[in-house]
Order: sequence, then structure tokens, then C-alpha cells
Amino acid sequence: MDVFPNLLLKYEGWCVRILVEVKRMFRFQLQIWLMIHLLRRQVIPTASLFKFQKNMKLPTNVSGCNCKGTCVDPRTCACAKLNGSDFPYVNCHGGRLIEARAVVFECGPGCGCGPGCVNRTSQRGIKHRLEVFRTPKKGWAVRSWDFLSAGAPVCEYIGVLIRAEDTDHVCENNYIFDIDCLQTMRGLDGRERRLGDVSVPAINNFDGDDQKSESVPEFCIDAGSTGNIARFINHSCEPNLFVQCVLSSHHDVKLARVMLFAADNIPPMQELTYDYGYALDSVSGPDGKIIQMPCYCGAADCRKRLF
Ligand SMILES: C[S@@+](CC[C@H](N)C(=O)[O-])C[C@H]1O[C@@H](n2cnc3c(N)ncnc32)[C@H](O)[C@@H]1O
Repeated sequence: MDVFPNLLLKYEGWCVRILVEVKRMFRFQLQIWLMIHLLRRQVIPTASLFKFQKNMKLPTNVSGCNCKGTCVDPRTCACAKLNGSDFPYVNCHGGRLIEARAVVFECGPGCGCGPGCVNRTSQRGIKHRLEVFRTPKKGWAVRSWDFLSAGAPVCEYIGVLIRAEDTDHVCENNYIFDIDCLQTMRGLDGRERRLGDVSVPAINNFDGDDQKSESVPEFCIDAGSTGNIARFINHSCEPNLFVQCVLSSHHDVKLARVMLFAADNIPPMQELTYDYGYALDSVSGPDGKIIQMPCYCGAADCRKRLF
């Protein structure tokens, strides 16, 4: 008489076990599907970490402001003072850069304020859904699934921080970004033309005109082997992003962080581009001969060459 309830119990046990197994398999499959989907579409939601070349001496951290929580008063915040007694960001939608500057001084590890401070806007990683896609003539490119409003931080240019002299022997690396805040500011087809007057702070021997002729980058970011989505962003002669040098932990402009911000309101799925800022005939090969590269940005005022 007891056999029947025992069988029922056993059957129930099997059912539960099967259900648990199916659930586990489903979860595993879902994970694999998500991974394949992300890899295929290359939607990369977060920024990767910076790496440094061996033997690279990094500048010491500066002591920052004494604010608490979030910085609000530009008259008392030491970091705001470095930005001309103003905050470079407006506190909306996680921070928007008001205007392009030679350098933005953000709050850093030496500051009293917390991670929610508006003057740490560029330090919060990628906030928009960016996608790498294939173009017919320019290889890979980047677009956003989300609307980007003017001044929104898009991503940092991440890679291995190296000395510029160590790239001289490197041929065929399309992913090297020279850290040159003056060039970024005053580049041939750069932001200056688009944005008119910009502030160049007189600090740390970085006072614009005097340095103009000496502007030779000492360091660069090599995203050839390690990088993030920024390495896939193409050049345009009429870009919708701009490069902004940012200092947060130290004040060495030669080693500034390189951030890309939206220059305009950018509708979803529009290719994201910035001005690489090359001067024409400025790139030569190992034999010393000038190399030219055609530009396929398609802008009405395209220079027809990247360099
Ligand atoms: C930083 S990578 C950008 C991502 C690259 N398209 C890829 O497939 O990896 C720079 C290289 O992309 C190509 N590129 C970028 N912008 C271009 C443009 N406007 N016209 C032609 N080629 C471009 C050039 O080969 C350039 O050296």
C-alpha cells in the first residue's frame, strides 16, 4: 500500500531535479547567447583600464579641493579655481561639458568631494550604448544607440601610455593617439575653428601661444594591442565629437587623459567621429618618404586626405 506514495515522491523528486537542471542550462545558454550577441554587435558598455609602459615614471598626485560631497561653490573649490573659478560641467544628466577648454581640471583622488561630484564627469565610464559597425571604406566605425546631447562625455581614449619616441619604429599602427593638448586645441581643422574663443589657463608652463611652436608630444596612447571602443572611432573633417584633455589626479599636461565629448546633439545611429588633426604631409614612412592617406569622411568640406 505504501509503494504508491513512495513512487509519487520519487517522481516529484525527479521532476524538481529536471526542472533545476533545465533552469541551470537555460541560464547558461542565456549567458552564452548574451556573450555571442555582445561580441557580434560589439556593444561595449564599460571603459577598460589604462596600462603604462614599463619604466614609465608617473607624476605624483596633487592635493585637491577640500569640498565635501559634491563641489558647488566655485569661489571656495580649489579645482574650480584652476578652471578660471568656474565648473567646466553643468550638472544635468550626469554632467555636460559647457564648452571646450585647453584643459579641464577635474577633482581627483586628493579631493575631499565624493564620486558623485559633477567635477568628476569624465571619470564615470561609458554611459551610452556604443556599437562598433563595419563601413564600406573606412573599416570599423562607432555609433551610439542612444541620443547624445552636446557636451556629453562619450568615452576616454584608452590604451598603453608610451613615450612618443618609442613609436618611431612602429609602422602600420593606426591606433596611436599623441597627447598634445595644444595641437588638439589649435589643430588645423580642430575645435578652435568650430568653437571660437576658448580659455587657455596659464598654468604649469602651459600658456598657449608661447608653446605653440614647441608643441611636440612627449607621450602617446597606443591602443594597438590594448584599448577600448575609442580606437574604432574614425576621423571626419566635419566631426560630431571633440577631443578634450582632462587632468584629475596630477597636473602634468603632457600626460593628460584624452576624452571625447559630443560636439553637437547627435541622433542615434549616426557615426561618431572626431578630427584626427593631422597636418597634410606630416607623416612619413621608414624610408623618410611622405605618406598620404585618402579621407573618406564624406563631409562637404572634406580635405580629401587624412594626412
Ligand atoms: C583609430 S583607427 C579607426 C578605426 C578603423 N577604421 C578600424 O577599422 O580599426 C584609424 C584608421 O581608420 C581609418 N580611417 C579613419 N578615418 C578615416 C577616414 N575618414 N577616411 C579613411 N580612413 C579612415 C584609417 O585607416 C586610420 O588609420
